[in-house]
Amino acid sequence: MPGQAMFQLTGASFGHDDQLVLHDISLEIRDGEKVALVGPSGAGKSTLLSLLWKQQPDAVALCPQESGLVDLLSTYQNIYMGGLSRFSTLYNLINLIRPWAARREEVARVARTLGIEEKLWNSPDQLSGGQRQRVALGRALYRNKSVFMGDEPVSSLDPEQGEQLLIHVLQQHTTAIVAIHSPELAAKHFDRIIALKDGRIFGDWQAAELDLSTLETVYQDA
Ligand SMILES: Nc1ncnc2c1ncn2[C@@H]1O[C@H](COP(=O)(O)OP(=O)(O)OP(=O)(O)O)[C@@H](O)[C@H]1O
Repeated sequence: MPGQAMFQLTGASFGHDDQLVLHDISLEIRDGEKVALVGPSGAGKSTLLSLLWKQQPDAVALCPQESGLVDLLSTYQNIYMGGLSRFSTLYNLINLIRPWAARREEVARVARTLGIEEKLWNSPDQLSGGQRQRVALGRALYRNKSVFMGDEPVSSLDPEQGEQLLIHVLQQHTTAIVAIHSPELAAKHFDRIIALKDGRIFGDWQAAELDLSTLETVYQDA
């Protein structure tokens, strides 16, 4: 059962460079909810996610659309960066340069789950788009938070692998808010679906009450 409110917006409007993108958004997301954000490209999903993330950045494992991976570093180091706040600066420096066995095994376990363990010592610019996306997911998983926010976190993966990893990510976090393009995945794996259209909330449903044809209307005339 969902618990206390974790993220709240009341009549929020928000824009970029004087252009209003989100209009009069009111919503509450509670601890324990798994929420999919759906809607056409440009509807405002990423903007809404970043607004929610700013309410509690330290509590959230964020997997943004622009992965923000550092090509000068290895996959190991990029994933390890997700856990920087868990350890002291000195400990982090040592582990980034010459990983201790325990940390190396921890990061390797995350990479193994994502199917990129053999790429642990490659840099992201030597990886495919789907592999890069898995490194970004690994970095979010290694943050070890109870809340996950993802912006199309499995969009570059093949459908089967994307679904498996989405299931894994949802299992690893108590609360999740994920912008996702696939209405099928949204309806199958999330408790609640919030649809955005033209910067406004078009619908906010419990997944169990929703049929796919209703969800598809979000994309009509977009
Ligand atoms: N940094 C920015 N500066 C200016 N405009 C922006 C910026 N980020 C987004 N926008 C604009 O805000 C609107 C909403 O964009 P947003 O990325 O939130 O939509 P989205 O639903 O996540 O789209 P997509 O599914 O394509 O990722 C778009 O018109 C976009 O051009």
